[in-house]
Amino acid sequence: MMKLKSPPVNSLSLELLTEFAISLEKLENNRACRGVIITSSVPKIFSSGLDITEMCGKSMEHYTEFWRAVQEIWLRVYSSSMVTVAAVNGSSPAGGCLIALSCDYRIMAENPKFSIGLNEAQLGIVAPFWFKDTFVNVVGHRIAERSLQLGSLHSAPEAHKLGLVDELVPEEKLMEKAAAVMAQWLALPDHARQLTKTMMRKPVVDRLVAHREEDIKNFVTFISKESIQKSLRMYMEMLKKRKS
Ligand SMILES: CC/C=C\C/C=C\CCC/C=C/CC(=O)SCCNC(=O)CCNC(=O)[C@H](O)C(C)(C)COP(=O)(O)OP(=O)(O)OC[C@H]1O[C@@H](n2cnc3c(N)ncnc32)[C@H](O)[C@@H]1OP(=O)(O)O
Repeated sequence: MMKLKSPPVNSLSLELLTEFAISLEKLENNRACRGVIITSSVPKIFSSGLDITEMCGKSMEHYTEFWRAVQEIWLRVYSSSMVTVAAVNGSSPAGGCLIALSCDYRIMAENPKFSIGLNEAQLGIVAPFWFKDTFVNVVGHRIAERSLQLGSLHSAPEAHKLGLVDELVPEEKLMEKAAAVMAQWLALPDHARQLTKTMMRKPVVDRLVAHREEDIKNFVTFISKESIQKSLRMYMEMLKKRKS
């Protein structure tokens, strides 16, 4: 099991992304480990997505390093040879949702206060093509398009209805259910499951691998624009105001 632990809200900072990638690599290289459940140890939050402070007021070099780390974590989770189950035990906007979408199966706590989705448009930013492709592969083109254009965050019941999560279970049963799903997936021979997974996911993975440097350049150019920086600053202020 891998538990995201970066209070208060599991924002995906460069440090957390780097630790996450190293832990995944260790598991991937351990032949005895055939599956991983990804969850959070922060109450009510799976992950608040990318750490917005990493994308605000920093240097081009920093944005480059940060975006490479974001790409890396997606590549590792999405193309993992292990069975990956997301036990979504709290809200999961944007980058948090991407991690869940990149797993093989998603189980969410059935709490209507928890929400999940790719809400980038609400921040005035655009989800890159590989976020979009991952989303389309889970929910289909029409639902993904509407949800992305509106930057929707869906309540747990709504997310289940849309197919964004596979199952809802009472909060106290989440880990038990995740373990049962893992056992079901691990009952199959690894090689057949792994080859099938690669067949389904390879085109999307290959697309980013082929355009990785271009994608970093696009990100750095986009995020450095003063209009985008202003949107992000306003969004952070809104988060702080909402609190007080
Ligand atoms: C042409 C295009 C080309 C290229 C484009 C390329 C790329 C652009 C796309 C980049 C992709 C970005 C994906 C992302 O992940 S962006 C992040 C989106 N995340 C969010 O919108 C979530 C925001 N947070 C919340 O909604 C709430 O915090 C949450 C529901 C998670 C928890 O609520 P709660 O009430 O429990 O806590 P808060 O009081 O709101 O938060 C506590 C403190 O944490 C700070 N915070 C929250 N989220 C983040 C974050 N994502 N990053 C950094 N900091 C965050 C919040 O401000 C509070 O701080 P303090 O006030 O305590 O200082």
